[in-house]
Amino acid sequence: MAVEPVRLVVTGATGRMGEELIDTAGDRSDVSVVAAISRTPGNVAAEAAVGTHLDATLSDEERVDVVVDFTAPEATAEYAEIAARHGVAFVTGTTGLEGHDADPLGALDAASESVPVLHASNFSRGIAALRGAIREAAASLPDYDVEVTETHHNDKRDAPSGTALTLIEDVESERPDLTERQHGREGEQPREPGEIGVHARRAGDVTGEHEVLFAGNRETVSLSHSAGDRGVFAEGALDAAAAIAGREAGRYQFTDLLRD
Ligand SMILES: NC(=O)C1=CN([C@@H]2O[C@H](COP(=O)(O)OP(=O)(O)OC[C@H]3O[C@@H](n4cnc5c(N)ncnc54)[C@H](O)[C@@H]3O)[C@@H](O)[C@H]2O)C=CC1
Ligand SMILES: O=C(O)C1=N[C@H](C(=O)O)C[C@H](O)C1
Repeated sequence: MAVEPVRLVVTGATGRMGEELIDTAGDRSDVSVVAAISRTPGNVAAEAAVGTHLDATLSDEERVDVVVDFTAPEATAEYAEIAARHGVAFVTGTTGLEGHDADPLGALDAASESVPVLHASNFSRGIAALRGAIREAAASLPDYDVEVTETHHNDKRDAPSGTALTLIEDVESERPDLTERQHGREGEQPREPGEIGVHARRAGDVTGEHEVLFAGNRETVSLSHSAGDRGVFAEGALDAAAAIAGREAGRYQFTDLLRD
């Protein structure tokens, strides 16, 4: 018996990730993009309704299972509230949410009281695997210096990347002695104990690279990931959307859904 595809609305449809999601979903049978939302002009390569307002689209569509959102923090806050009001699950990969005036993290928590909500700073399976390795290295290498470096394309808004922040939290969870995030260095500034160095590079069209360096005891360990293209993130986000549809309200982790 054929299984009905999970019905998606993609926001930020003319953005880099929005385009990639629509393109990638077109090759899959487990998900179907029934509508696309774009506030900026551009061609949406979807055989789907194209709208400018999520609220109106969710009212018009017969059934939507999941909103998939890769936009900007203020849009994510707004879209999470709208999705929850319509009883639709919300999957978002938007980064730069921490400390933003629109309180997108509060909006995600509020939405999760009535619908399933998943936010991941990185939807690649490689980063999900790397996180386990980083926590293990951080626990096994006490007193080693830790430096995190990320590189992204020159259009990226937020720094450091959401992934870098997630990896730093993973290190910090095993190394409570590391209490200071040192963003770059300049002039006379020797390394202090308790620091994690954080370095953000922006250049050309680099999709996304992350490295966590552990150094001490006359050795270095470098754990790194490089995304070959945005399809890597799109596949993961669509896997998450397919897995979260129909679940109970609450906050979900990408790493948990991968194991289910
Ligand atoms: N979690 C993950 O795996 C990944 C996360 N990202 C994140 O996804 C987000 C989007 O990235 P890109 O697609 O490269 O950006 P982009 O700039 O190419 O596209 C952003 C889209 O959001 C829309 N948008 C921006 N502000 C808006 C607003 N206030 N209201 C409605 N729509 C709005 C724009 O019109 C555009 O279509 C960023 O936060 C980025 O860091 C990107 C790649 C992977
Ligand atoms: O903006 C991007 O491009 C990316 N953003 C995410 C982040 O901030 O970590 C994930 C990925 O590295 C690409």
